[in-house]
This record gives sequence, C-alpha cells and structure tokens, in this order.
Amino acid sequence: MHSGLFITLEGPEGAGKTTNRQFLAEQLQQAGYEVVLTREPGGTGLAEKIRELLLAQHDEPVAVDTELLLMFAARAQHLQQLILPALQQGSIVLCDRFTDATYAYQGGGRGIDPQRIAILEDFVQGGLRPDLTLLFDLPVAEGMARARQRGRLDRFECEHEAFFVAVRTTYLQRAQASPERFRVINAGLPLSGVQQQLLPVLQEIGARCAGR
Ligand SMILES: Nc1ncnc2c1ncn2[C@@H]1O[C@H](COP(=O)(O)OP(=O)(O)OP(=O)(O)O)[C@@H](O)[C@H]1O
Ligand SMILES: Cc1cn([C@H]2C[C@H](O)[C@@H](COP(=O)(O)O)O2)c(=O)[nH]c1=O
Repeated sequence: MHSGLFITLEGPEGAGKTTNRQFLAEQLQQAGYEVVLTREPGGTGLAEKIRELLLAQHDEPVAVDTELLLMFAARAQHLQQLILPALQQGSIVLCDRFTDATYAYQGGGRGIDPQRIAILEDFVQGGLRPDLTLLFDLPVAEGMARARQRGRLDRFECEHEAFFVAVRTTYLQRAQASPERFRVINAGLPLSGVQQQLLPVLQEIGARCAGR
C-alpha cells in the first residue's frame, strides 16, 4: 500500500501523451503537488538501455516473446528503482505508457494471448495497478502522420496500419471494460481542445489526493 497516486498516459504513436504529460505536471506542481514524470519502456538508466534495444532495428527478427519479456524486464527495474519509492513518498507519478501498452501492442498488435500477459503482470507488479489511466485516442492515420513529422521512425513506428488498428481497438476495449480507471480523451482535437478535456481530470486528481 502507498500514499501516492499512480497515473498512466496511454495511446497510440503521436497521440500527444508527452505533450500533455508536461501540461498536467505543470498544473499539478503549481497546485503544490510533488510530481514524478517518467515513461515506459525506460525511466531508469538500465530500463532506458532495454528501451534502446526494444526500439532499435536488428539484423534478425525479434521474437514476440523476447519483446514481451524485455518490456516486463524494463518494468521490473522501473518499478523497484523509481515508481514504488516515489509512490511510497506520496508523489503523483505520471507515467507515459505502462502495462495497458503491453496488452495493446504485444497483445493486440503482436497477437500474444492476454492471459499470458496477465501472468507476467501479476508476477512483476504483484497487486500494483494504475489508479487512473488517461487514454489519448485518435485515428491511426492522424497519429502516424504526427509521428512521421518528427523524423526517423523506430521499430514500432515502422509497423503496418493493421498493427496500429489492432493497438487502438485493444486500448478502447480495455477502457470500456474498466470505466472506473480509464478516462478517454479525444486527442484528435487541436491542443487547446485536448487540454480543455484535462481540466476535469485535474479536479478529479485533486479530489483523490485530498481523500488520502
Ligand atoms: N492536439 C494536437 N494537435 C496537433 N499536434 C499535436 C497535438 N498534440 C501533440 N501534437 C504534436 O504531435 C507530435 C507527437 O506528440 P507527442 O510526442 O506529445 O505524442 P506521444 O503520444 O508522446 O507520441 P509517441 O508515443 O509516438 O512518442 C508532436 O510533434 C506534438 O507537438
Ligand atoms: C510500454 C510499452 C511500449 N511499447 C511500445 C509503444 C511505442 O511504440 C514504444 C515506446 O515509444 P513511445 O515514445 O512511448 O512511443 O514502445 C510496447 O510495445 N509495449 C509496452 O509495454
């Protein structure tokens, strides 16, 4: 059990998670909260090295189970070194992607049985789950266009459209299955419209912190 708040930001490539994570952090810090910003895969020195392996192109195919296990290896390190200590100190942790991404990308995209992902989720996380998850949803083509504008594409960003359609569908199914945890944000609007949708979320975060 911890006294902090674990908030994850999810969505496909180019959905605006990084941009809006910064906006949320600034608002929360101005309101006096201790905020820790992090991301997956990554977030610690070792986990960032695993991220480099995962995002790079290799001269042999990456087996889907290798990809899955590397995601959870990075997560185990991230949890022990950064997320759990921050939550125990009472911080709000804003994490760009977490295990919902594994269900969406390795489950939906790569076709791994979600029951196998659930076994690793329990093994690595014990009972820890995000308190709140913001799903930044937008049409696949729009997200890919935004990602392409940034320049060179990583190993995931080079996937075909059907992969990203499966990723988006899985995210939306998970949001529908757990409405108490997910808030779905229409990320296809101009930035001001996206941030407008985050105002009630900020109020909710404040209320949850006050109740702790
Ligand atoms: N609402 C928006 N309208 C138009 N462009 C946006 C919007 N939000 C973000 N962008 C732009 O889209 C690009 C991707 O945004 P950002 O890096 O925040 O997304 P992301 O979800 O973190 O992406 P990824 O998961 O691929 O790293 C950036 O160039 C950003 O400026
Ligand atoms: C946590 C996690 C991530 N991924 C994928 C999703 C993205 O393509 C990259 C991370 O890069 P980004 O800058 O956040 O877009 O990794 C994944 O496939 N599975 C996961 O669990």
